[in-house]
Amino acid sequence: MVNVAILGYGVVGSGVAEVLTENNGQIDRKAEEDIRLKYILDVREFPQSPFADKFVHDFAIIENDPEVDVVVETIGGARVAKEFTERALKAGKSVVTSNKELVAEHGYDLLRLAEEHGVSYLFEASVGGGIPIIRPLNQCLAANEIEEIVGILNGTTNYILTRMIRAGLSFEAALKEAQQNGYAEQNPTADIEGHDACRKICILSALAFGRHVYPAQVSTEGISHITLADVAYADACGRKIKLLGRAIRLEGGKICVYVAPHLVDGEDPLSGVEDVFNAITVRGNAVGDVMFYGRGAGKRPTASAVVADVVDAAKHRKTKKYLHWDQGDPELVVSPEGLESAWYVRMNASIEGVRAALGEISALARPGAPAGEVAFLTGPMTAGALAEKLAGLGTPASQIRVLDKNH
Ligand SMILES: NC(=O)C1=CN([C@@H]2O[C@H](COP(=O)(O)OP(=O)(O)OC[C@H]3O[C@@H](n4cnc5c(N)ncnc54)[C@H](OP(=O)(O)O)[C@@H]3O)[C@@H](O)[C@H]2O)C=CC1
Ligand SMILES: N[C@@H](CC=O)C(=O)O
Repeated sequence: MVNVAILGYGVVGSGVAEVLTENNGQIDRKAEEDIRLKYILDVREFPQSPFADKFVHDFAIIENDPEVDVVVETIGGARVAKEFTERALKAGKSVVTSNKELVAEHGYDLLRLAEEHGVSYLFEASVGGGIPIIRPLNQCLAANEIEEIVGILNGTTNYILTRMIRAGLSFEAALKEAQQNGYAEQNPTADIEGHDACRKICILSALAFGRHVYPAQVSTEGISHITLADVAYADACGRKIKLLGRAIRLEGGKICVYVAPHLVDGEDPLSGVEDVFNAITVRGNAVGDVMFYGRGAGKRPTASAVVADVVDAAKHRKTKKYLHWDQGDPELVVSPEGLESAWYVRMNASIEGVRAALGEISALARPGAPAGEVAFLTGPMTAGALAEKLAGLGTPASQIRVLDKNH
């Protein structure tokens, strides 16, 4: 018998309780053990919950119960979640989490702590919600040198962009829907400003390149400045705007890691990823491109990944299952400043002035554009070169990188 305790009965934690209970027979068969939910820790009471008899409010009960083998941490954040995770690992319990903030900030230390105490620290749900990506990257692609990872890593922002494009909703209205669906973080700024995607690309980079990558090392830009005008111009050139996390192995061993909105070509499979779905392309030097796709947020998809880790932790109680990467290196990660690409620009200027400054460009049109507004696609150049060329014309209202996977 394997006893499980869930910390935090919110969107994900309640989904974990549901899936563990509903799919109990299948889960036990896969784990080759009986897996039972013993406790749920939350600050609130849930008298109407079918699991009302399992609630406790003191973590020490779980920590001191030798029958608890696996702790599921779905509280979120990097404070109390960190304390409970450390205490659980030190008490010899495996910990499974969906908390990407904690893994991105403290994954190296927590993985070491888990190893020291002979238990597992697993976090399949921390990237891509229900999409299997951590295990495939760590195991199935283990034979490859990873050359690039690029993906839509945040369900909330992809949902917002899709609703703006498909239904013409304002940014605010689309965000409200995402929150009602349980996709957004407690503070949705983390989604909108790209911090959530940043945490996820940090975790994928650490697994792919073998060293902890801290969010502070990663240039991060969100989507709060994207307008319906940009969406319309992107559409006019057969592209979609997507918030992407990207990690590229450079010659000499450094990695370029960043998060930013991109214009993605209509032919690229990433452009067709809509709603709460996420997709991640990984390029290995042996396998080529591999793509992972599925629901990137939400109660049951995320619970699916958490429960898979519970099964894995249960199966590895004796043999142990360790994920591993080395400590971070301040010199490892470089910004995308040196990365050349085409750019989409919207600004107030004359198209003649733009042509004189930039040479060949593709001018874009949209219905209802105000007088004086121009939008265009440039040839390949760095962000610095673009800023230099546009310096005499004014500041762009919007400037978005065009995705070119061959950079
Ligand atoms: N929602 C999603 O789709 C996904 C979320 N995640 C991650 O999973 C984690 C959980 O997210 P989510 O379920 O959405 O968050 P929620 O806010 O819905 O759930 C967190 C729960 O933990 C409770 N809690 C807060 N502090 C404590 C405490 N000290 N002790 C016990 N319980 C506490 C909260 O109570 P209260 O509400 O009263 O504060 C709430 O019930 C986060 O790290 C998130 O980033 C990952 C993938 C997808
Ligand atoms: N807020 C996150 C939840 C899943 O990680 C998202 O929208 O992707």
